[in-house]
Amino acid sequence: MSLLCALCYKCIYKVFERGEIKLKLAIGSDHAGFNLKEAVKKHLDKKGIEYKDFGTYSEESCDYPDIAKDVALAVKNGQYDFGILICGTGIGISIAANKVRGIRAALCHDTFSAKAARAHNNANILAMGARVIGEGLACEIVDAFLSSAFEGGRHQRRVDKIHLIEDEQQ
Ligand SMILES: O=C(CO)[C@H](O)[C@H](O)COP(=O)(O)O
Repeated sequence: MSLLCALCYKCIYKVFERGEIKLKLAIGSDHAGFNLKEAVKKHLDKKGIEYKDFGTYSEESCDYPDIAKDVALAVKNGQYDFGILICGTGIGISIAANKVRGIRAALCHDTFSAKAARAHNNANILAMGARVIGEGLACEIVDAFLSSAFEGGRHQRRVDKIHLIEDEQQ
């Protein structure tokens, strides 16, 4: 693969589709996101994408920060390439995940934002709201997120500045 192709998300996606890149995902939800998580898991199964489900495992009420923390730490520690987090709105679970240093969780309810979250923000977690979007769109958003690559350049400088804010809080 040429350097140019290495930076091009379309080429990355072709390689990924051919099975030459094996992604490992960490996925989690609260009770409100449980059913959408199950649908996203089925979608990932069809695509042969490996994941670990960090729960929750039923529609019984639970607290989204607990799941967000587990998934965010697993991604931050490098055990997984990306995370997918789902709650009712996607808001609480993304706020909680973003408290973990090094995590850039992006709440996306359209494919344009999902692509930009990777290309511009180098997001490492995709958050969605199960009470906001349906299964079909959610799966399209997952595909858009996973098939897009960080563009670096001016965006790297800005991402670095995000993490400087974290350092300044020490
Ligand atoms: O979207 C969420 C957080 O942002 C939660 O899923 C939502 O607040 C859960 O609400 P409830 O306990 O009433 O089911």
